[in-house]
Amino acid sequence: MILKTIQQRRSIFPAQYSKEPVRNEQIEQLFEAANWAPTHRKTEPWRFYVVTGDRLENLGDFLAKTYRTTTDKFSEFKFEKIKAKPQQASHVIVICMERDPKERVPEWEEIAATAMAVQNMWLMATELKLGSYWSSPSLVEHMEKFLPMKENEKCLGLFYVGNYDDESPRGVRQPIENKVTWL
Ligand SMILES: Cc1cc2nc3c(=O)[nH]c(=O)nc-3n(C[C@H](O)[C@H](O)[C@H](O)COP(=O)(O)O)c2cc1C
Repeated sequence: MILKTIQQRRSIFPAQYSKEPVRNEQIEQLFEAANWAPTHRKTEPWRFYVVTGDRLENLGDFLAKTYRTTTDKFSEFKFEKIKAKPQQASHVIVICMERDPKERVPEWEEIAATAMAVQNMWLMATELKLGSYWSSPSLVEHMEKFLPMKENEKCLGLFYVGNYDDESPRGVRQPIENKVTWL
């Protein structure tokens, strides 16, 4: 049942992943799911860059260096944490949105469609019993220095993926009744 998968989907963080790499075919399954997100005027704005293997160390170095040069409150502890994190994952999928060149829909709709693509990936990861989560540090504003991004692309975060051997932790939500008004 889809509701069960939706309820079991959790943010599982890189420190919780096992060392076993995720197979690239599984990552491709995530993308297949992502690609079926709804999209106004069929702009299909989601773009993904896959970082894995040796490149994970490069990503950690880049993020840590960017942190050092952009923060006004430097902490050595945080620097080391940022640097080490990508290598705790099997794959890091950089989430980008490519703006329709003709701007036929508002930007928020392109971001919404990309977020729906990410939700599809996240649900697929849940079914495949992979750990994953969407991380959105402000550092991603600088990703064009790390990736061959186009000018009309915007980075919306990093989707960390790894094998996770434990049960999905229980989630917590406020009751839906508090958020719905029937007229
Ligand atoms: C757009 C978006 C950005 C997020 N960015 C972060 C983040 O930067 N750091 C973080 O710890 N979690 C981040 N999360 C994950 C949320 O913290 C998480 O979804 C929330 O705590 C609910 O937990 P659950 O995903 O296990 O249900 C993000 C989630 C979304 C949808």
